[in-house]
Amino acid sequence: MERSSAHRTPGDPVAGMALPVYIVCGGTGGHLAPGIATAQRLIRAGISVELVVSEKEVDSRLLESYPDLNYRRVKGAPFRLSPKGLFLFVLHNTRSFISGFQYLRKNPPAMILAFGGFISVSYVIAAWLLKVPIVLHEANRVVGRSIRFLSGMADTVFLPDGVSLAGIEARRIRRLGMPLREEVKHVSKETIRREMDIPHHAKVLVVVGGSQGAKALNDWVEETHKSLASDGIWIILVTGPGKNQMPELKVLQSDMGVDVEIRTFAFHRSLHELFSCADVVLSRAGAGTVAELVCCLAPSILVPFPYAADDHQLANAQDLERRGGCIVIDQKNSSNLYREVLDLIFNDWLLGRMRQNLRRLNHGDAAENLTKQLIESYYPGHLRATAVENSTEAKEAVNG
Ligand SMILES: CC(=O)N[C@H]1[C@@H](OP(=O)(O)OP(=O)(O)OC[C@H]2O[C@@H](n3ccc(=O)[nH]c3=O)[C@H](O)[C@@H]2O)O[C@H](CO)[C@@H](O)[C@@H]1O
Repeated sequence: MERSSAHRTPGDPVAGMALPVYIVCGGTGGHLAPGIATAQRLIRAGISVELVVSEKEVDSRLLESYPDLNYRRVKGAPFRLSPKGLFLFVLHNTRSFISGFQYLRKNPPAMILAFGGFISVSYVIAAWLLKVPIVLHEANRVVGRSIRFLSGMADTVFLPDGVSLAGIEARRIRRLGMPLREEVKHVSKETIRREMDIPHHAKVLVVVGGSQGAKALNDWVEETHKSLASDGIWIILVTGPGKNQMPELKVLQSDMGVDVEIRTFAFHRSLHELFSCADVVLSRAGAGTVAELVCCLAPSILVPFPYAADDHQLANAQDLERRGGCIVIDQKNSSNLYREVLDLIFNDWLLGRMRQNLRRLNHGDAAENLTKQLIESYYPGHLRATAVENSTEAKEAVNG
């Protein structure tokens, strides 16, 4: 990994202590989840980590499952062109820049790793001024504004295969997929359905709108669930915090007189279990969700968020569709959604082909790979040996 000569050797122990890594990753589940994933692996390798997250509810919800992780919250605001939006952007980001600068100067890390989003900006600029090495990670098929803006300050920018970033020397770009949290794994459908008390022969549709929910998908379920239930389709809906309109459990009868359940969650701690139990997932196309669908071998219908910056969700979804892992529907055509769901969920041959394609897309553990590269670059000498050794031992312990 590139490192500017002005930087000190970052992982060198100070008074016998290894410097920590700061991971700036809050604001959405799509930024926070890969931050947690990388933190899990670094901690396992004996390196201390502090996450920098936002004050948003979605960050709190996701972090509830990781009580042992250290994190500090910062206030931030996304860039908006309205006078109020611009005012809040400048106010909050200036404040978090000042507090970030003071904090980084007092507690220097070995390096700072940022996953993009508005809270990255203040901390990365502060790190750059203090000559702290900077590593950026972009998971979407179109590079986000923050990463584009900050990339000139970074030693290394990790991008998905085939995604380009203008104005950056090729030697500073590395290729990597989305780091997934340790527990995010494909679980056998039989096992998970037994645990969730869902009959093994039932057709199950899981609907999820990303970490903050999607009103359009929630409304679609509200309008369509009775027809889907008549067709014998179970629904598990994850609405997003504060967006639940449906009761937690609704039991209806199919046309064949069989009980069919519609289960609703505001937020779910183990989406990988829902993805593993689904016949079809209907979802937005955030980079994290797409990577988790691939990992869980879950065929999906993706309805990209139409207002995502530079239509990056459409690019994420189309990339998976080209590889035969999903079907993409434009939200403008959502009147076709019911028919598309029926056509896919009862087509066992196509579902099988999609699962085969998804299996082929599952290669390597991006979180392990990222951690290995960070350790090699920023924790030299004996510390690197210890870290890699710890990582191997811990992995062996996990794998039994
Ligand atoms: C509206 C918007 O701009 N969304 C962006 C945001 O998506 P968003 O925050 O929705 O993120 P993703 O779809 O990438 O990932 C969601 C993450 O949250 C987790 N999760 C979600 C719901 C839940 O109930 N429980 C839970 O744990 C998922 O397991 C996953 O790890 O960041 C992504 C990654 O940069 C972008 O691609 C998306 O375009």
